Formats: sequence, C-alpha cells, structure tokens
Amino acid sequence: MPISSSPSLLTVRGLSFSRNEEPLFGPLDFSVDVGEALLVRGDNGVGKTTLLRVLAGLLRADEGTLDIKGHAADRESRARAIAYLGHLPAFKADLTSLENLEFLCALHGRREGRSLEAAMATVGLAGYEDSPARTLSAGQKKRLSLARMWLSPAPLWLLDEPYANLDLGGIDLVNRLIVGHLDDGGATLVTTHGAYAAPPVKTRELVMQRAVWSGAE
Ligand SMILES: Nc1ncnc2c1ncn2[C@@H]1O[C@H](COP(=O)(O)OP(=O)(O)OP(=O)(O)O)[C@@H](O)[C@H]1O
Repeated sequence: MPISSSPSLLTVRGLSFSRNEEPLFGPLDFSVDVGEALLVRGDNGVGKTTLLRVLAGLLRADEGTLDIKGHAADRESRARAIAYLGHLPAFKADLTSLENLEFLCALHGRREGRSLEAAMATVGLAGYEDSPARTLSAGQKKRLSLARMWLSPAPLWLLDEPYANLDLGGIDLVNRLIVGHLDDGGATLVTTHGAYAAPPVKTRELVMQRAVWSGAE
C-alpha cells in the first residue's frame, strides 16, 4: 500500500459477514484513495453485492471497522460520503424520470452546479424527462441510475455491476462518468464478474472468494 500523507477516503479493516451463521466473506482489509477505483471481482454468489450493501450501511457486518477520511464512519458520515448504485434500479414506477431524480436528490442531496436536465443529457436520456420510470428499458433505467450518481455530492461511489444491461455507448458512458468523478476528487468501488469492461483509471483489485479472499494492488 502506498505511503500517503492524507488518510484514504475509505479504509476497511477486518470486515466479515455471515448469513444464517455461515461465513460469507472476510475478514477483508482494503482501502480506496481519492482518484482511485477498487475493482471488486469474484464469481456469482461470492458476496460482492453483499459487501457493497454492508459498506453502504444497508446490512450489518459481523465484525470490522470502516473509516472515512481517517475517522470511524457513523450513519451521517456514510450518508454524506457514499452514493450506492444497486444491481437493480430503485425507482418509483409511476413517477417520471425527472420526478424520480428530484425525489432522490431531495433524499440524498444534489451536487452544486449540476441540474437534473443536465444529468439527463449527460446520460443520453434527453427527451425522456417526462417518461414514467416503468416505461424505460433496462438500459435506460441503468442510465437514469447513473444520472442520480452524477448528481450526488458524495465522493465515494459504490457501483454494483454498473456495466450490466448497457450497450457499448453505455459502457463508454460509465467509464467517462468514473473518470470524471475521480478527476473531481472522488473514488469508486466497482463490482464485476470480469465479463464486462473495467474503467480506464488507476485501479486496485479485491478478488473475493468464498469465505476467504486474496487481494492484490
Ligand atoms: N436476501 C438474501 N437472503 C439470503 N441469502 C442471500 C440474500 N441475498 C444474497 N444471498 C446469498 O448470499 C450470497 C452472496 O450474494 P451476493 O449477491 O452478495 O453475491 P454476488 O457476488 O454479488 O453475486 P453475483 O455476481 O451473482 O451478483 C449468495 O449465496 C446469495 O444466494
């Protein structure tokens, strides 16, 4: 691990998780610095999504610590620092695209200087502002989820299979958003089974295996 004067954006030590008393993963130790992506790799069912949900505070770990910028994370600092893009989009089906973004920004905040309309255009959804979310295709929903990430003020993005359901233009979009986010002082964790593209940025890898892990930088 490089010696750095400022603490990592995220530092995880001894993180382990069990389901029905069966160990799923851990203990895991890793960190992510500003300007860096951590690629979380592993086979189906190994626990990648679960790890991201634990980091986002949606599931409770058995053991371990999580520091954000060198301070033990609590609910508030996690909410400020972390934006989570889940495997499946979580939109209100009958609200329009814009209304969904409005609702999510009201919940999680909005980055200064970024408008909902600009977000729609950035992800290639200009013209779909008034479409109810239920009428969007899987790839369009993923793009709408990416618009919400682009609007988020949180520096740490947790991206669960961000390339799934996207065409080649969409894969390029994910990479451009990640590059822009890291250039702006952010960092990201990205899960993948390795079947999709990886972002063209400084990347560490966390390779998950059932109940044990091997990490490499
Ligand atoms: N809500 C749940 N209740 C019970 N078991 C679950 C639940 N969600 C996931 N699991 C189990 O936990 C394990 C890890 O699941 P997880 O979704 O974290 O894996 P993953 O590595 O993200 O898989 P994939 O690559 O298929 O998305 C799997 O064995 C899965 O069956």
